[in-house]
Amino acid sequence: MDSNDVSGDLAHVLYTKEQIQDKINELAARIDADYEGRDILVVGVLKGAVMVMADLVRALHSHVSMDWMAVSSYGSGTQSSGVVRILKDLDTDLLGKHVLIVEDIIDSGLTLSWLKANLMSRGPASVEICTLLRKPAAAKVEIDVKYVGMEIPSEFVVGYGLDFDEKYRNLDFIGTLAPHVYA
Ligand SMILES: O=P(O)(O)OC[C@H]1O[C@H](OP(=O)(O)OP(=O)(O)O)[C@H](O)[C@@H]1O
Ligand code: HPA
Ligand SMILES: [Mg+2]
Repeated sequence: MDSNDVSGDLAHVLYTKEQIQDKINELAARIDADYEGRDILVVGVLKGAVMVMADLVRALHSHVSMDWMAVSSYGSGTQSSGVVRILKDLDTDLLGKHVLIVEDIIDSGLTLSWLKANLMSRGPASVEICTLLRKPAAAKVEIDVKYVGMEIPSEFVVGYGLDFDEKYRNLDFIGTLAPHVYA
């Protein structure tokens, strides 16, 4: 059994490794075109965005610096608590920088709406958001998101950085979790 064989825990595969890579290449091409000639400070939101971040920055041709922030609003459940905590702040001063926040998923939107406002208050030249997945029907707040990979239904998904109780982040595909796993 290889490390990606957790088929008994999954209901179905939403996006394969190849579909994810195609989408990331598309997002990178749009970002390169939009930021032509400008340096980008790419901010990955730990831990979920690690895979998107690693693949996205390698697909970009723009000059990038990378920094990381860790925030948490989920704990070990499948519902956002709505309370965002900073677990690790940025090392970089944002003054005058073009900041691109990279996320794996926007679900209720509570994490990103809080994070965008927080980073905007630090004097950057611009703040945009790139997320691989978004659940439009789950939104509890409006956020302006410039780069969205795929819109998905309001089901709990895992893989490619996304966890349930810290598991399944290492899957190279994205799938839905079988209800028996979290019931
Ligand atoms: O739109 P929302 O409802 O706020 O949910 C999205 C956020 O929740 C997840 O992170 P989590 O807080 O679980 O931490 P993790 O990235 O370490 O898994 C995900 O990576 C996003 O950051
Ligand atoms: O569907 C999800 N899966 C994993 N983590 C999440 N964080 C918000 N939504 C999700
Ligand atoms: Mg999580």
